[in-house]
Amino acid sequence: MRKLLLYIVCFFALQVKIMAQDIQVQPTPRQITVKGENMATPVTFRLEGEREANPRAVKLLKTFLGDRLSSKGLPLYLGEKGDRAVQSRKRQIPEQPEGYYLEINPKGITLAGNDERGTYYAVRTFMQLFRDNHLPQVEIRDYPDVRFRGVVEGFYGTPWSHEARLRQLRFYGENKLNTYIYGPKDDPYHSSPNWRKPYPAKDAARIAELVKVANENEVDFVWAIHPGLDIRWETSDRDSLMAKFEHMYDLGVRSFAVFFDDISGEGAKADRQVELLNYVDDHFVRVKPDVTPLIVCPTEYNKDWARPESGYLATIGTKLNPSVEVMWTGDRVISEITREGVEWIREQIKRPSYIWWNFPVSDYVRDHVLLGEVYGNGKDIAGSISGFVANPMEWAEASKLAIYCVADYTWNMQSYDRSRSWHRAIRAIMPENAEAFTVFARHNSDLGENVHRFRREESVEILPVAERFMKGYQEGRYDERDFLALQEEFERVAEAADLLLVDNENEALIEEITPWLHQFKILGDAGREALVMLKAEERGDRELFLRKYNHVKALRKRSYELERQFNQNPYQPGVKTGTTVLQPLVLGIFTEATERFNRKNGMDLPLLADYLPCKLTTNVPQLEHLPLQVYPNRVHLTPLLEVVKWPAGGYLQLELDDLYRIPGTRMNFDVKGDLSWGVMEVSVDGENWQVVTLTRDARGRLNGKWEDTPVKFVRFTNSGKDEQQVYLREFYVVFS
Ligand SMILES: CC1=[NH+][C@H]2[C@@H](O1)O[C@H](CO)[C@@H](O)[C@@H]2O
Ligand SMILES: [Ca+2]
Repeated sequence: MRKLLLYIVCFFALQVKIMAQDIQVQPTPRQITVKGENMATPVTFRLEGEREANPRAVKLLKTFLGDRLSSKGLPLYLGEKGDRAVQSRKRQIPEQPEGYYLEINPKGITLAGNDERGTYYAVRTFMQLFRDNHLPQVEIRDYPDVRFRGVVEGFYGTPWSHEARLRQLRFYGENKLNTYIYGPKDDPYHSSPNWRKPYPAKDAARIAELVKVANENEVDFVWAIHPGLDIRWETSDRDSLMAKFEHMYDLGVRSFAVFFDDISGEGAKADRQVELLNYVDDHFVRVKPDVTPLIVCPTEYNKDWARPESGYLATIGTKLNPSVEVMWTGDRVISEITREGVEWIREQIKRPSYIWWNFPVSDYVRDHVLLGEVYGNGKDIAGSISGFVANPMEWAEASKLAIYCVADYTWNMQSYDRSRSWHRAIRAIMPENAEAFTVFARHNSDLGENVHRFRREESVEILPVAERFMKGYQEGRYDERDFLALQEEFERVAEAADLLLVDNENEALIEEITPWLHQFKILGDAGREALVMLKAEERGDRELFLRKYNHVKALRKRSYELERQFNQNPYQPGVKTGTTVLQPLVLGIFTEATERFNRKNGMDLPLLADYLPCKLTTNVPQLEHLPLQVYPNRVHLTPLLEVVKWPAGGYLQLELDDLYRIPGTRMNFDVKGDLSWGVMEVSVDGENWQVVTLTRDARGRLNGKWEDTPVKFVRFTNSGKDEQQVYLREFYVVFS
């Protein structure tokens, strides 16, 4: 008998478990208990508690239920701990901030928050559980791991549009993100030169609207100021900053941040920064009744840059008011956040850090879109951080993929599943063309070579097939199944591009990624045609081979044209797709097939020009992995967004692939002062150097040229005796 009973209990528990699994709520709740079979959705609901409950939650629920609301019907109890309507469930409600208790059963529904935001989140979860014809009988106890969760619009590049921001705020409401930090580097009223000035009327009205929509979605709209480029440590600038905060307060802003990142000189002094921050904290943030804790992004915002001898972090830790939140990007500018890392910084700043996670931001790899999974951050860091905000791409809609996953991760780290979250994000953003968007996102996730050396997985599924196939092809025998699998993948690439280009379920997203979709189509076509080339070469079918050879070269030319036409920015212009696996695969197949064809037919068909006729060597740490942009007759160094610490004797050297004259070279270090420490030299052999005369133009740029004997090497050296802190705004060499 006991055995039978045991079976029954296990069977039922298994059923419950299975049913709980197929209940999908974003972000993943802490605890879902299924209490029975699904129940028919009542025709009407009687709302209890609307006078006392969080008005935003009431509004959201009433809008959602619409005409299902009536004085008769299944009772729905809504409210926070302490409100009469949810009194009977008081003990069930979690104590954590933003926690909630949700219960659905045939006797009634309870949506009870530990605080007002918790009630709002209970409504959001209820909305996800709701089906027209049935409701699950569940009990949910839920609360977030991380206190402040969301996005910091803190990238360089075109700031998000007003409409994009409104869509973002609604997206955060749906995904239980509670923080949006406004800090676009290229907004002149956030940073220099106009941080001291109030916004013009039109912009002010937009900020006010953003604050309103943020509130409706239970999102703290944090307005950040970035004064460090030209701040003077006098009361006049302190008063300017206070006045600007008052101006923003009048627009409805109740959360504030001060960013001291990416600056050098006067503005970077810790004790001055702390003095200002404590003043603002004492005379503004803490005197206002309804302003949340001040947030600061320090100048030493990652471990790589932290210099114990500077005492910067020690000053922050010991002198900055304890209530001020301190942001941190991790061990490096762009890095995965680890338990060890957050515990280290917690020691330094004597408080939990407020993570500024630099992903999916792409302002240092602007020719890529980063649509891959969110992974690599510890699941055991919640105890040492107070916040976790993601810095996104300038492509707002495309950034939602990663933001959705960050919402899931920061709400419930232990149950976070990077792949499940990513697939759900795609279905949430592109429900109709989820399959096509999955194909596209799989092959647009890595960054390629970049100055921060931050990489992401890409084309994970097809990679082993591609590697095995190329190895087999070069060794003279490959598995036909691999050939077919690659053919199938390139077909799906081409299909996905076309389906997404005409998709109209999310036009704002399609508009952002259209350049990449055009490149993706070319990639799919080139891949299929390269495989036809391969077979034609094997069969000795010259005519077909030459046709496909010409087609692939034409596709490559089209691709270069797109690179020149779209996304022309001064940093990484152009449009890259599939750079880590598919592009090299197409190039590899094309090259191998053409070389075989040339050998067998005694011909010399040129290969695809994809080489870099230039090599960079340097002893300046921050320039070590600087990618180069190479054009037919110019080499550009990728400009850097951060301050470059250029040590005395530090040099940067370009080695060309042949001897060239240098009709022009230009450098812009954004330095107002003396530049005599910089010397440019050229050489034929890398041993004997001749100095190039540099002239400084009206915009402070250094220009030079070398028309004498052609040279192979160009180098620029800090020949002074002091470290120089400069911006690498522009550095290119024209050769002919
Ligand atoms: C804290 C911080 N400030 C900079 C830095 O991180 O790098 C990001 C990525 O380049 C950039 O977007 C941001 O403005
Ligand atoms: Ca209340």
